[in-house]
Amino acid sequence: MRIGFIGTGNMALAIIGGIIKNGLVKAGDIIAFDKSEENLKKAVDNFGIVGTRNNIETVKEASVLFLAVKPQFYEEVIEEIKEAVSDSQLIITIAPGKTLKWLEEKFARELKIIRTMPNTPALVGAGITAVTPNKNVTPKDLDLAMDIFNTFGSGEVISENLMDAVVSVASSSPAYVFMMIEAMADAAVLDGMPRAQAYKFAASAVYGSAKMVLETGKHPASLKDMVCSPAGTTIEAVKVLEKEGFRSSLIEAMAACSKKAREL
Ligand SMILES: NC(=O)C1=CN([C@@H]2O[C@H](COP(=O)(O)OP(=O)(O)OC[C@H]3O[C@@H](n4cnc5c(N)ncnc54)[C@H](O)[C@@H]3O)[C@@H](O)[C@H]2O)C=CC1
Ligand SMILES: O=C(O)[C@@H]1CCC=N1
Repeated sequence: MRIGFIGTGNMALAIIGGIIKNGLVKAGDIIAFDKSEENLKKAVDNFGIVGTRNNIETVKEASVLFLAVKPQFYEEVIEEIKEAVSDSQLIITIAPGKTLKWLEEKFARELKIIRTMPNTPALVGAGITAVTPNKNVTPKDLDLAMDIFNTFGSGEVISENLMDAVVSVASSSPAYVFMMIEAMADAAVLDGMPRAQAYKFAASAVYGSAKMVLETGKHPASLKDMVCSPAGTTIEAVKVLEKEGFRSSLIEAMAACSKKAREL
């Protein structure tokens, strides 16, 4: 299996890093082209993958092809590669807003297309990828694709109409979580903690809390209640967070995010 990438920006690098770390394919079996020489060089130098001279060369040599450009460039890239792709190839898309119907219309051919939505924690093997195959993808193709997604976290097949929700809850959300970690660390620094130690404590608390949700199966509210001692410290913080609109800010932000995904 040779895995090709059109575009080696942030998301492609996170996926490539995850795949190589897991060892599913060797770095030499990952091929890519990026129209930015600098970005392609970064991918080749950092991961030892093979850079090609153009997108067509990548398409011709890959059995699985990731379209890893911004949604705004999808149309231009599809126009460029549509004659070169083959019907035995698996085409994997990672752009918000680009529906299977839109993709099939642009390729104007019967092809195997898998629409996905990954996230950057893929880089450390902790990604989650939402997956919707089109009708030409066989169960065997889907198994192969899931093996790839599972190398950098976990893959989950979902109904296509939930893709915009996935963008906001899993693909964009690392940004809000990083902002929260940064703010938590700032507060610890305010209380006198050295900066590096503050990031370690804040990130570890977020990591451990996420693990508790995933592993205990308990309702998040019940886990929150376990932390709030009567007349204790936590409930003082919860009172302020409620007053400042912590939860409604998140809900409003995520609604704006999925609205934007629908518009792309
Ligand atoms: N960054 C993230 O956290 C996530 C990104 N995505 C999606 O992944 C895709 C890529 O996003 P990023 O990696 O963040 O963007 P990016 O801007 O970091 O990377 C895109 C790369 O595509 C290259 N490119 C543009 N036109 C090209 C062409 N015609 N041929 C070859 N290369 C070309 C650019 O030079 C750039 O290196 C987007 O569709 C984005 O919505 C999805 C989930 C998460
Ligand atoms: O911000 C973006 O548009 C991309 C899609 C999901 C995460 N990053």
